[in-house]
Amino acid sequence: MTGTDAAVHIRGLRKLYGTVAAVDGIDLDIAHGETFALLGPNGAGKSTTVEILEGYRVRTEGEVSVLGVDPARGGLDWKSRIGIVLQSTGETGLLTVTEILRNFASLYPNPRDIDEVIAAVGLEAKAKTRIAKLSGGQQRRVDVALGIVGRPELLFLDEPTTGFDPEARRQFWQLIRSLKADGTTIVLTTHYLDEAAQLADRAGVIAGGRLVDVGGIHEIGGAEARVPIVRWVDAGGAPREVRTEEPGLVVASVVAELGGEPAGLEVIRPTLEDIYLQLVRNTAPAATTEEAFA
Ligand SMILES: Nc1ncnc2c1ncn2[C@@H]1O[C@H](COP(=O)(O)OP(=O)(O)OP(=O)(O)O)[C@@H](O)[C@H]1O
Repeated sequence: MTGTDAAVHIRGLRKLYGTVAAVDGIDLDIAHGETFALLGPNGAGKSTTVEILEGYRVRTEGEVSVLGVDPARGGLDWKSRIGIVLQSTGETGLLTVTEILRNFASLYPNPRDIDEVIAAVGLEAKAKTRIAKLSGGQQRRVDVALGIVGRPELLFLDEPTTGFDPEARRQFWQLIRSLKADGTTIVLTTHYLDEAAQLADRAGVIAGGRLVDVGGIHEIGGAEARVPIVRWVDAGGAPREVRTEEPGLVVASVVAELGGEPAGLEVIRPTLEDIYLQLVRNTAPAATTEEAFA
């Protein structure tokens, strides 16, 4: 993928705050139509990177192109092709859900139908309610609705489901899948690794301002990190653990050896969260690692 055919193209990106490098040399391409998850502990540099891509923050160094345009020079035309769901929008809430969406929609050349957007985020029953009267999770759904009403080609989602109940998260995932099916490119930052595993095609892990791994969502961290683990307690009462590609065979041999059901038997397939934690522990500088597990 080259800079010209990528939806997002980043080379040598750095952002300094004083002498501190919040982003310290990132290279990344995101293809059109791809859903890309940016993962990393608190303070790793995710929001800084995304805000540079959105044109909200000025970079110190490097080359950045978003939908073929340098975000530092993106005009209204470019902005109308992008949807943004920030960590918190800070809408004060005198308007109703329908009113605020109508206002936002009027800013875009080809907006989505407002009623469809309200239905997509599951707020039909609250369409005429003022934002201030909505629960935190419902307000978050309004943020998501505002991000998609302009029919963006590229959607940035910064921790979109914080405050959602489990049912709302699943509804939101369905919405993202339908946006993806329509060809929308999505850049997602999230601390919910199950969310990244559900939605993303690829992921990048940022720690200490650097991209420490990038790859397919089912490949990141390498094959070794995904080898299943069999755990049981042996005849002497000692815990045992084997990493194996053939957990069934290991279980069968343990059963044969013990002459019956092994105590404490578990077969564990490392989740994206396990793999992510291992990656961040192995690569982050001490301060960032502490922050990650504080
Ligand atoms: N305006 C600022 N001035 C100075 N330092 C900043 C500023 N914004 C962010 N930083 C620092 O840059 C680093 C990266 O912050 P950033 O917000 O990009 O992290 P993040 O990965 O998005 O974290 P989180 O998961 O908590 O949202 C942090 O050390 C943070 O303290």
